[in-house]
Amino acid sequence: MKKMLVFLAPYRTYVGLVLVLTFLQTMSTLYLPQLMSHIVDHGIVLGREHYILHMGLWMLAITILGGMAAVGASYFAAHASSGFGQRLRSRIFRHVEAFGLAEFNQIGTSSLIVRTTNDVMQVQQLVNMMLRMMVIAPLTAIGGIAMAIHTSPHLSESLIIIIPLLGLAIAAVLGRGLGLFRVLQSKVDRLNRVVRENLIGVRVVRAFHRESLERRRFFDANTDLTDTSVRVFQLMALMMPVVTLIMNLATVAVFWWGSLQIAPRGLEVGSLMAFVQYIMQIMFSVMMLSMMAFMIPRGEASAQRIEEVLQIRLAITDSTETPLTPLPRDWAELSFRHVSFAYPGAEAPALEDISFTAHLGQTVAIIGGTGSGKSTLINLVVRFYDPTAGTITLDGVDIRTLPLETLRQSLGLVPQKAVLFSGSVVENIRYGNPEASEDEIFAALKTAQAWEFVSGLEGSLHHLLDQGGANLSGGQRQRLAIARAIVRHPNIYLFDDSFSALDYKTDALLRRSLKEQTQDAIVLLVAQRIATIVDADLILVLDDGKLVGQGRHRDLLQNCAVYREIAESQLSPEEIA
Ligand SMILES: Nc1ncnc2c1ncn2[C@@H]1O[C@H](COP(=O)(O)OP(=O)(O)OP(=O)(O)O)[C@@H](O)[C@H]1O
Repeated sequence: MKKMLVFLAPYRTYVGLVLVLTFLQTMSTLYLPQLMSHIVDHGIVLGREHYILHMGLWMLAITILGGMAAVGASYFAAHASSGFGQRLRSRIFRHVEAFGLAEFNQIGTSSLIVRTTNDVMQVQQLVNMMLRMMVIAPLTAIGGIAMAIHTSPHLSESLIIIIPLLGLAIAAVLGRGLGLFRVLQSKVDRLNRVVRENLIGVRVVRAFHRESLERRRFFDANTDLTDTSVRVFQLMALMMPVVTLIMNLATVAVFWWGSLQIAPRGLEVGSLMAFVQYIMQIMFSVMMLSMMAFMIPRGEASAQRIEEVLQIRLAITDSTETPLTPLPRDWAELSFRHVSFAYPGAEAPALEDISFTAHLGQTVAIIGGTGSGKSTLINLVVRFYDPTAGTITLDGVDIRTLPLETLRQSLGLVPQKAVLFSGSVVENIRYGNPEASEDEIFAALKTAQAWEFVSGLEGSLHHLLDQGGANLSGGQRQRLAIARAIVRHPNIYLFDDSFSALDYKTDALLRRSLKEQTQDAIVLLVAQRIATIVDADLILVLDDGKLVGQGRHRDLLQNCAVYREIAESQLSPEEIA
């Protein structure tokens, strides 16, 4: 939590104002009982009307000033804590933006959302409360004790019993609650995860008619969260009556004991009334301190969860060795040299000792059974992960030494599952290249075999897509994702099984027009269909993470058993022969 206070630094003027105004507010609160006791003892008892009026006006002025200070302090505290929250959220967002896939897997998307929103809110509330109470509570407690002793040293002895009693009662309640806060936040995570999965997987839920299962999952997570919240609030609710009871008992006891002192010790009525008010103020401040003790662990639990995110060291770090310049168009080759990779925590490597070289203008196809490591190979080129052994080079330069921006600007990735954003078709294509002209977009759509359907959409290029492109077919989404990569004019095209949603005819047309566009680039193409890759310049055959064959279609049919098996399952004997 302490580390996070740096986010409050830009608001130090506001924080200073809060402290000063809160100090003034507390002083006015401490001063009022004194004035009241003067009114009673020197005004009411002696019947001095003028004095009562004079002191009454003085009390009114102090009250108004104290009130204004309180309003001002709340205003500046709200400003400072909201700004703190905004900066903290931005910091998390920027940090998470740099995450590789390994880091996302570590925390989980749902939990990241809760930590960026709900947890930040908890810490923000704590900061707001601390700014106000941090001054009021100790100052009122210490000032109240001093004023109580000043008013009646003898009666003040009662504080020796009252304060520890109150402290013990509060500690007993709090002791039970502290562990619950972290649990509470993890329950919020769980609910968020269930809702998210249900919404994202809505088609599967409906198609498999699993609404009742999802309802039950939601119900369980919701009830679980409610139960924990109820336990937390029960504890908080218990604290108020306990404290109020002790405060009332203490007031009655002080009045009783004080009234016995009036005659023998000459205690004045006004002083007794002032003393009781100080006792109340002291007890209120103890209550505030205990509220802080209650809120701090809750905020601390959230702060720790945020810290966990901020502490994550990125497995992929950006290189500062090379200047940030685009890759030259005439670069020549992409090489894998003895590359191996294992996912964090996985026992077996997903890729083992992969070596190959792709030259400019070549299409390199990657084929293999499910789980053989095809997508992993693509992920390594993008640097979503770094190899655990070996190197990937561009013209002999290790890609880890290139700035990420240089590397990624030179790539055009079409992922296995097309991801589109809400917005128009043209906005989605420009995501690949914000500078692209309408002509370039048009050309990219034509190459991606997407123009035909886009021109038929209402508003054509400016047709609005639903979130995730939900109002398009899988093949249409895939073609827009391909156009988005093409408009980037990348040095390396990465098609991760991107043609699987296309029919054979579109697949063939797309590859033909793409071939013309990619003479000055390298195309890495993951495919399931032999027909998609027969013309590739180099085919890599993966089996269980190992490169079991590389060459052209004809050679592999002769030399690679795994490739031949795949080919035989898809092609007729005549096609193979
Ligand atoms: N994030 C991950 N964490 C741990 N293991 C993973 C992760 N992603 C993939 N794997 C494992 O790595 C291996 C290779 O996966 P990869 O996705 O590269 O296969 P693939 O050949 O692309 O499969 P498919 O054709 O089904 O898409 C698999 O055994 C898979 O279980």
